Amino acid sequence: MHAKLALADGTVFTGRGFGATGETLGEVVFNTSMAGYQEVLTDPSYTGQIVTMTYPLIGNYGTTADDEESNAVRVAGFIVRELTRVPSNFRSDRDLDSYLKASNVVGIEGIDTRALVRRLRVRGSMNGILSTADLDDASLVAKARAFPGMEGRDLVSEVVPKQSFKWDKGFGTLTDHVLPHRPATKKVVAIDYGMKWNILRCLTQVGCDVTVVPGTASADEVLAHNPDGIFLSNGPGDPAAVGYAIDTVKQLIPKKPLFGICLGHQLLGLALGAKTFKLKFGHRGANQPVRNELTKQIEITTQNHGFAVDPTTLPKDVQPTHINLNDNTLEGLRHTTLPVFSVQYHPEAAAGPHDSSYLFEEFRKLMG
Ligand SMILES: NC(=O)CC[C@H](N)C(=O)O
Repeated sequence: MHAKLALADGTVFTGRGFGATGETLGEVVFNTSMAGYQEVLTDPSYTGQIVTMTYPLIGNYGTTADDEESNAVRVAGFIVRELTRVPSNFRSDRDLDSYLKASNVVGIEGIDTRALVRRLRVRGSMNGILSTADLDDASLVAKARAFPGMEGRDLVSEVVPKQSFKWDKGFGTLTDHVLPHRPATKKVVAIDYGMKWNILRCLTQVGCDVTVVPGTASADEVLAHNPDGIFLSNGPGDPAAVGYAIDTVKQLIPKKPLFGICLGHQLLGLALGAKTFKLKFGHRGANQPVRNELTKQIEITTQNHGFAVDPTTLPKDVQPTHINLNDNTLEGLRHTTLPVFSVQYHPEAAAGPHDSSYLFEEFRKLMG
């Protein structure tokens, strides 16, 4: 079955459809991970985005319920150079094609993903449309141009859980060595803006008794749980568009130890008075080098973000702690007098290296 990908700049790629049929719009972004496609597909931070993998062969180890990072496939569409139709892996319970069909997500294979990624790198992330229905180039390009894009859109409210819940699962046998397994002695409220589940596994593993609350919760609702610390999760869209969350974080900052990841880091930055901006093509992959400015050690990190906190706008009592070595953008901050810190990258990996898992232990220590 023919499928087409059209970009807002007028470029059209023709390939073969897989997964669901139909038409889907989104911001087209690329991910440089060699593995971890199922974690990418189910990461709620990709809401509203069509993701292309730079690695040329995708699907070879299938999919498994154990590798879900949320309860649904979240990407708007999926692009690969070559799809493996017959996976080989003892953990796999479904091939990628059937997995995307069951999730009603459109995929395209057989296009020149190198040409696509070079275009996105030169011109920046662009809106696009992926279709197996309408195959008329001019009509597709017009639809891509009419799509509103990411800036100014609150996508968090589309992915927050409907109600609070308890989480109590740590690591499985495959990852148990990554962090020490400690008894649950610290009460943590995790504010869910579209959280990856491996963050919850990491918090639980290091001894947090975790209650998850929706990202729309008020400061009073969070504090009513009387937590020892508060975690701010990752999530989709433009951080500056989520005013209600920034207000809540502002109220929480003076009250409790806080740890933020990705969108949580951006919301913390905004609540502290800094500004965010959109990166040209973002950081998405499992090989992003970051320098810890406190220890001068280099961490290879997993990342997925299109926005960043502008370090020149940080107030005096906020210190940059981590820097991305590819483009020198800010990857972490901490308050100099309050127990508050955050990172732009993903210390929970899923998938990716475990260099930064120490941050979960630091959060536990910060809670006393
Ligand atoms: N993974 C995330 O939390 C992403 C944060 C934000 N949506 C961005 O793209 O920058």
